[in-house]
Amino acid sequence: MSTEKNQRRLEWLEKAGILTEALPNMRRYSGKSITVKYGGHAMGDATLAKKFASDIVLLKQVGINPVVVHGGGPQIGAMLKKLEKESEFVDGLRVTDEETVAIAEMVLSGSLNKSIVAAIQSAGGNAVGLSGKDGGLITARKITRTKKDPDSNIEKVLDLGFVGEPVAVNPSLLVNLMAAEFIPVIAPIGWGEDEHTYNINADTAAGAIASATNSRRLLMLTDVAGVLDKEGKLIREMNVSRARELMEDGTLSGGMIPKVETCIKAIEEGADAAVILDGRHAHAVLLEIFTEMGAGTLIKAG
Ligand SMILES: Nc1ncnc2c1ncn2[C@@H]1O[C@H](COP(=O)(O)OP(=O)(O)O)[C@@H](O)[C@H]1O
Ligand SMILES: CC(=O)N[C@@H](CCC(=O)OP(=O)(O)O)C(=O)O
Repeated sequence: MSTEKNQRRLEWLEKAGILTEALPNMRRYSGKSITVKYGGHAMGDATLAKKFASDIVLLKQVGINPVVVHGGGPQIGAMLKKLEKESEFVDGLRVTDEETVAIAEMVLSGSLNKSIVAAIQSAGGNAVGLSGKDGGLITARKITRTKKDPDSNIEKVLDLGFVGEPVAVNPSLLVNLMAAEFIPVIAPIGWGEDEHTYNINADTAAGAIASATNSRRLLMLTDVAGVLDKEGKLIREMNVSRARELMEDGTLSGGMIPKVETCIKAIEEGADAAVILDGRHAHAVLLEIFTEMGAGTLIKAG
């Protein structure tokens, strides 16, 4: 056989190998929902955004029901900067006053949500953009945080303003949309019983949506390799107790805290696994669902 033919044969075999690996996972997740959290940092690159949209469409085409929950922290930050407004973070959560919540809602459920919807439409899918306010999807309530004052050692309650957490998710709208072959794209904005709009961390919103839709998997796309240990080395896999240790010993900080907290909760509520995924890799979602070549940190029960 010529070298060229031999080379082609090897390529076919490799492709067939990938397909054989993918088929059992297609069967395993067929008819099930998978929640994908698309982080604001991961959205930055236009080529990757197109690949993300085509991955989501492909999941739908093979009979899986993807639900996209998106962030937009950097995009809210850019808008606040334009308006010369500062914002402060506590444990990865943006302290949100009345004006900031209006800006967050405008950015998240406005142009950002529609740009993801449009990308999915262009990739051949049928997407519907929603915020937690639509169809009573996410009812939120105000949260507070406590911090120990280093001088007095006394716990102080910090008011984060209109930062909310989901208290109830009504999945009926999502169930109907998925049954009608739509792909829901959700902005992390909630409505409170106190009739206030709440800014919800997108990781937390994704976790609540994942459990309300009985998602088999929760994928969190971000712009780092995954969870890094104290030496900065990627942790490829860990169980819930190790994840808790890393949170307690300070290895995790900032935006990684709500991410890992959400993964732990999703697993405790029945998901097979949750993954913090490197969204800088092309087709990160497909590779994670269908092959053994996932890029990131897999968190499992235990
Ligand atoms: N141990 C850790 N491993 C990886 N990232 C970490 C860790 N601790 C803190 N981080 C921070 O968490 C960030 C990811 O969270 P975030 O900025 O909220 O991303 P996203 O916009 O994708 O939700 C990383 O960019 C990194 O700065
Ligand atoms: C309360 C809170 O922090 N809300 C977030 C909502 C967006 C978000 O979480 O976006 P990423 O996933 O891109 O970080 C914020 O205002 O930035």
